[in-house]
Amino acid sequence: MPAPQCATCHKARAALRRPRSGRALCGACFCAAFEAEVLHTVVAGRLLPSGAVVAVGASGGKDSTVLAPRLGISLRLVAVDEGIGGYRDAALAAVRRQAARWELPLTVVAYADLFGGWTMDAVARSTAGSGRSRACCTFCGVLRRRALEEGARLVGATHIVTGHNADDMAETVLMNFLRGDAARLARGGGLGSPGEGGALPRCRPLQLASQKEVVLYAHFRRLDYFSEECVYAPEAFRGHARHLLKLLEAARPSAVLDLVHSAERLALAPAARPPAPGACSRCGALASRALCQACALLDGLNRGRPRLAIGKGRRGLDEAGPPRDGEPERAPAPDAVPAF
Ligand SMILES: Nc1ncnc2c1ncn2[C@@H]1O[C@H](COP(=O)(O)OP(=O)(O)OP(=O)(O)O)[C@@H](O)[C@H]1O
Repeated sequence: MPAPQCATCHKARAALRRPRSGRALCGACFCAAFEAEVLHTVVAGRLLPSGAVVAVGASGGKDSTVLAPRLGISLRLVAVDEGIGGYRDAALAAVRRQAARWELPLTVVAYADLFGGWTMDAVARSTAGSGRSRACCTFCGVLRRRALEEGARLVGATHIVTGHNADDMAETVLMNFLRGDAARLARGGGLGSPGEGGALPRCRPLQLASQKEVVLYAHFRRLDYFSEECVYAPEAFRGHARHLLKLLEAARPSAVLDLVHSAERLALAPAARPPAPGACSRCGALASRALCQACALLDGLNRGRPRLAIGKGRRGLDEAGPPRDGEPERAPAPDAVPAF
């Protein structure tokens, strides 16, 4: 059977059916609609004021690749080199190609330089003894967030933008539900964070775009991106949430966006609200304990006791807990599981 006509231009043959709306569109009309929707998210959500200097977290992956050239404002690419052998070097090569193609300035910041020589491979070796290789993602999420902030400041950015898409966000919501983390669920639904405690404001313009559509868009625009999974990802709890989400989505196609929106609508009972954050005694970042998440993790590593900060025998950080880049900063409360 021939493909139907595009429901927008009524000229070309449809090349895809949009997963959410079911509309059959040609590649050009789909790309135009996708771009308009992302722009609408930015404008309607007032995510980026005019005059903003924006640091885009550039991982080389599909989301940040789709995002970067679409924003049309003063952009700087900031890539974080976590020091993951066999993974990040190839991703950074993709980021360098993108920067050259779009003629955007690129700054690479490395964990090793920022965190006293610690790379993720070294962290993995240090935490392996604990028998919890899943802890890698805890460290990486917290440190990457800090590194992106440092990189953004280095390039004079006023705002940070990351490429988290709707699937990323729904996975996080699901993980928070699975952990019963009401506090993080209640604070995590917005499209960004305003930059509490002196941190730069962050936002996620692709938060309402499904992963499928991001991939389709990258395909039709022939974008060059890096698509391999991090070598430490197979151990991560996020993988279970992703699997569960796929099952849910098969039964209910709106499951991803429903979860994203559910996080926006949750209200937190006063008794469940986290304590007001203070400042980290070491670096001044937002913290509910004496040390912020990043300083606490580095402290544990430097003392040869990485599990101190991820909490054996008490509820500290767990691998699914810390915010990924672009997610709102949550001050780590004592004995609380940071999430979202
Ligand atoms: N190494 C990095 N350097 C800079 N930004 C990063 C890095 N890793 C992740 N980010 C930011 O966080 C977002 C979500 O991270 P995630 O781990 O899902 O990335 P990814 O799967 O490697 O790539 P993408 O999300 O771009 O497809 C990215 O879109 C990017 O904006």
